[in-house]
Amino acid sequence: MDMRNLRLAGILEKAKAESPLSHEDILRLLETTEDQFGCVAQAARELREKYFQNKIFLYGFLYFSTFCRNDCTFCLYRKSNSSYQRYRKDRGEIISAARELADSGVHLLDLTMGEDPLYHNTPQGFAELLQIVQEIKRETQTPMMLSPGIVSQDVLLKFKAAGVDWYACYQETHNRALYSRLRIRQSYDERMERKSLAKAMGYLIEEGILTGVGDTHEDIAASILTMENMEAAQVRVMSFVPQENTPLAKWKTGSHFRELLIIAIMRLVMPDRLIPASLDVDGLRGLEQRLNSGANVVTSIIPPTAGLAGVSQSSRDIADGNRSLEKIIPILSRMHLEPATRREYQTWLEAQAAPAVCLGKGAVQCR
Ligand SMILES: C[S@@+](CC[C@H](N)C(=O)[O-])C[C@H]1O[C@@H](n2cnc3c(N)ncnc32)[C@H](O)[C@@H]1O
Ligand SMILES: C[C@H](CCN)[C@@H](N)C(=O)O
Ligand code: SF4
Repeated sequence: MDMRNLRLAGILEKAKAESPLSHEDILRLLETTEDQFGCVAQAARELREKYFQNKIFLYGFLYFSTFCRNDCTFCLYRKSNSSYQRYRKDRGEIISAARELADSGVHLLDLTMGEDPLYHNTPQGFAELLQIVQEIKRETQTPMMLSPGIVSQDVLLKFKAAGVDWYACYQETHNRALYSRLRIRQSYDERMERKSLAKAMGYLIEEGILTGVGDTHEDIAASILTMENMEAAQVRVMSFVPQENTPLAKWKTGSHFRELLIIAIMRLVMPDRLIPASLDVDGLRGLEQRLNSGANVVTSIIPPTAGLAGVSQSSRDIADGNRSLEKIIPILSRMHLEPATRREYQTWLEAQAAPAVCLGKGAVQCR
């Protein structure tokens, strides 16, 4: 076995023994070629099994407003994209889609929006959304994630009190220069601070990065170690998918192998975290390879007839029902995987819940 493979084998043994991987170990793992990937993915699956057995969590995705005040260069829904036909679902549509997803058997409802000025710039905006969240919680008794972009401390406190479990707010990259080319005119520090504030309130945090968007191995290694240190309970990577009528429309992207490799490395570095296999990059046909890489959450499950969009694939596999449990579960079974029970997900959630730090000003609950 040549030196490169010897080094790789050593790192995988270290990961399987759950010894911390160094920055250099992660850089070496990022050099893994497709023909070497089998042993890396195998090690990742072994660690997933150690923490989650063969159980997979399933997340419903409800993108209820595609209006946004921001101009992220990678995003279809950026405010300057006047060619995209935006939508804003009303109370009834949001609640019925949430009910449909919950009835289909998902473990969590991920309520996502652009930074819609109607919500962000008017106090009644979030008050209305809070009532919707409270009704969904009452009706479905399903755990919830909120992906609203940057919201105030007051909004975070109110939604936590309403029973929202997660706050998702992806940094995309922890390289400040690259960040400023992606999330233009958005503060890097504010985005990081809002996540730690939410965590202090007792939210579970999801952190996410993009790959194939100008990131280097150094950038990815830095992000993985940052995600480990910030103790994000869920960590994701998505391949960048260029969008028409955006500044990065003509960006040259490669194969999505790098996403698979990063999923596996995240599992080796953070074996106990939730790691998504998003349907939103390669649709249903990309699910198996992401699960084979060590992911344990299927995300971006969207009901076919609710008129809801995806993010990086705004329409792929939605109307034909491919992003639904009846199509997902046979793939899991083929892989000797199975959906967790709702009780198993709830038990996992409760085992994570950190006590909220008293933030004064009527904090959520100070234990
Ligand atoms: C969840 S959605 C919208 C939520 C909220 N507006 C925000 O920006 O946090 C935003 C995320 O989707 C992902 N995303 C958006 N456009 C994408 C694209 N073209 N390719 C891959 N991922 C994309 C990015 O990681 C981004 O943080
Ligand atoms: C990026 C979205 C999630 C936002 N919290 C969704 N399309 C997904 O892939 O899970
Ligand atoms: S990623 Fe979010 S904040 Fe950025 S343009 Fe898209 S919807 Fe708006």
